[in-house]
Amino acid sequence: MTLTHNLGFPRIGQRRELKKALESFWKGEIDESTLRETGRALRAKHWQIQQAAGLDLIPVGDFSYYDQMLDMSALLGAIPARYGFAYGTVDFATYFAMARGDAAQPALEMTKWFDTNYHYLVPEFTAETRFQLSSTALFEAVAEAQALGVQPKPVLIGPLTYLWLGKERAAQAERAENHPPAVAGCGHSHAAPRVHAAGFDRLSLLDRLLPVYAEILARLKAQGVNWVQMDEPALVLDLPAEWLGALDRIYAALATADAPRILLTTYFGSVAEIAGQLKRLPVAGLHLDLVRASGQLEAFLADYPADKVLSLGVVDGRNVWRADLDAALSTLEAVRAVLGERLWIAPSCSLLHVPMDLEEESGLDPELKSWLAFAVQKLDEVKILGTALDHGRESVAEPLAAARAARQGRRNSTRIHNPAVSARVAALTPGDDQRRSAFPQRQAAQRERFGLPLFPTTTIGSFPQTDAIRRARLQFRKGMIEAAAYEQAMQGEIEYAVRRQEALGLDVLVHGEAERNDMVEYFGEQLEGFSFTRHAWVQSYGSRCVKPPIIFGDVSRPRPMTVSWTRYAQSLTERPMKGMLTGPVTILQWSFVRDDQPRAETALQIALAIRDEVRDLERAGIGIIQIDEPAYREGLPLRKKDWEDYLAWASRSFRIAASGVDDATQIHTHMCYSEFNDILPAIAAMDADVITIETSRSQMELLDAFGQFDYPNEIGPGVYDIHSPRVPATEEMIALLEKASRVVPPERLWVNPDCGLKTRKWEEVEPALRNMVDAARALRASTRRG
Ligand SMILES: Nc1nc2c(c(=O)[nH]1)N[C@@H](CNc1ccc(C(=O)N[C@@H](CCC(=O)N[C@@H](CCC(=O)N[C@@H](CCC(=O)O)C(=O)O)C(=O)O)C(=O)O)cc1)CN2
Ligand code: MET
Ligand SMILES: [Zn+2]
Repeated sequence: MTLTHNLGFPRIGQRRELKKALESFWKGEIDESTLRETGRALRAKHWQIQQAAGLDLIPVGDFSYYDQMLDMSALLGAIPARYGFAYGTVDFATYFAMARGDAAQPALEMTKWFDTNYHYLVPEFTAETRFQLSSTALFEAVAEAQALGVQPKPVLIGPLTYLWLGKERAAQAERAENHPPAVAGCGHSHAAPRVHAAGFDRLSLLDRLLPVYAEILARLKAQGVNWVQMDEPALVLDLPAEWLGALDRIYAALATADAPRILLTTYFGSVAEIAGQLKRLPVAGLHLDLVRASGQLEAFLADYPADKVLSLGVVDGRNVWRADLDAALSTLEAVRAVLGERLWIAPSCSLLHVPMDLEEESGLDPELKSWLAFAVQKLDEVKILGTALDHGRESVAEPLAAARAARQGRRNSTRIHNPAVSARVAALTPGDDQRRSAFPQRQAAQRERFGLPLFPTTTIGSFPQTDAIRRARLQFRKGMIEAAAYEQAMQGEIEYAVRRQEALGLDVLVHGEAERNDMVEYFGEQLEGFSFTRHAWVQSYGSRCVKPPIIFGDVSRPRPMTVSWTRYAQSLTERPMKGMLTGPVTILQWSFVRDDQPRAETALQIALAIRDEVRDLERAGIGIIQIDEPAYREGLPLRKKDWEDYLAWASRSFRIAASGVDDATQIHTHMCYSEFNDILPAIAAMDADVITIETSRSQMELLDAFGQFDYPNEIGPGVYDIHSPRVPATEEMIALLEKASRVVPPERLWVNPDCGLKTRKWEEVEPALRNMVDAARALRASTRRG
């Protein structure tokens, strides 16, 4: 029998039950045991779904109250000293303080999980970090599953990936946060080959880390666990040689008689280059992502060791299209002939990144629906493939035929092709992605037009999405209020935001995005070629979810999308009103994208739609237009060799969206979650007049790179961390701006928060922005132009 299994299941709940329970718990509306009960019920339900699908091994430990990396930090006891945890087990107070910050401490840093829109909490290490088993959640989940008759396969993030995704921090810096300096001497490890700014290399922590992993494995074995899934997605990255070298040491230490059998799981890319090394590891099996990297199979099939299983991920865990089962079977049958029952079948990666169940989408167009598979449907696909291998294709002739018909229907559907769109893309000329003049001329024209002060202040776009706003939208969607009433309510919100900004003394205003459910979904709903769902939520971080639109066909813009709201907002004020759009790369990256044409082609189509919107805004008298590209960095391929190609089409798409305007129209862009020190030339190549970036959490670290590279255009380094409820003091922001002024000439600096304010409350936003405006004024007073 061919073993079928799953790598991870969505945990937020079909109706976002976990989100709702978490947010109620944080507000003090429910107690800890009620939250835990919600978690337990969701785990049980999700295991039963997977068991009912007929899978042999079911992941356990993929559930999390916030994030799986944070869970690993709790399990391993990697709790930074500033959270005041000593020993024992990590309680909810400590766990959520690390996740979200509390009165005493800021949260751990949060960043993107590989090239996904999921965010993880970055493990933080000092030279003194010690590990110790500090959570029993995983063992309890295993017992829970066993009690329900489920064959659990616990999921752990492997030591290499866990350390790689973490960050060194100087012990002094950590202490300075809130604790008096410790008297202890400097315990830096100089054994590490690479010494970091923090004075040590986190790889040097491996010797302290491995015994805790071994202890976890031994405990699982004692519980009767046969297989453990060790996720090592970091192996698909460009890893330094000493990190790759550590792999042998890690698995020699862990794959012992005291541990369950280890399935070493890779996903999101190819590990063909290290196939030899992986095959020699003492683990009991390997998992490969054949959706992202089908070519890597060959490197493994040659001399695949007799003592290992090979799990092949042939069902796409990152996208929502129904699988090509015929093609998958052809691959699998060939491997089966070589490996026999050592071949396992699974989705390519955890299903965390797709919505839960397509059956819930009753409103979706039936034709489009027939092309799709969400997590529950993907499990069925895995099982059908397993059955076909064991009992022949005839045994599943019906589902195979249905899948074939759906794919053929999709390929031939007239709805996906729009000749006008392809013609327009084909007709693009080299000049279409260039502004009329170079930046210095534009800058002069814009200064003349807007006459802004030095250190102009602005915000990134959204203001708080209050309950009243969400309620009005829900009522409108349910037909409880008319379009006119909804419009009036949103205009009221826009007016409120404008008046508040005027009172605060901001220089460039925004309308506040009250009318948008999400910065990508909102545009998807208005563009042709996109479809959107009702319940297809995907976790973005913690309790926050998104409903990515589905791009199924050629993209075009039937009518203006933002012009009337923006014109209304501008009519309320004499100050410049910034038009607010989402850029082509971000719309692409945060949607489920068609897989029947290159991403670059789809990006160009979106770029043309946004270009039309930009021009319409300009025609409506909007002089400053921001085109957000927060996913620009996230879209960067995982391997360096693929960067150039991506950056060329991504920056061209942005320029096509932005370049249809006059010199005196000022184009802004915004990026957050951005470690882009290494792609600054490509950022400069976007040629935005102004870029706002996230810098406050890293204390302007990123800005140094902009200074060194001599970034030519204007920059707004974020001076206020909007992910925290904390209100930053004026002096703090002055200090950040002074630091910024030392690397970027003051006449090129803007003053703004790190990102939009939609997740905050007005009570937090108002004082923070007041302090920000005061900081800008103080800087103006102490700086002379030129
Ligand atoms: N797509 C995307 N990715 C992104 C970001 C982003 O803004 N968008 N920002 C960065 C951080 N990620 C974030 C992701 C989500 C949210 C966020 O606030 N999401 C909201 C949902 C937003 C939304 O779609 N809201 C809808 C639906 C609101 C809703 O929940 N309605 C209920 C009805 C009300 C009820 O019954 O309680 C329902 O439909 O069930 C609306 O406003 O209309 C949430 O989880 O709470 C914030 C940041 C990176 N990635
Ligand atoms: N304009 C958007 C906002 O302010 C940009 C967010 S970037 C994740 O919310
Ligand atoms: Zn942002």
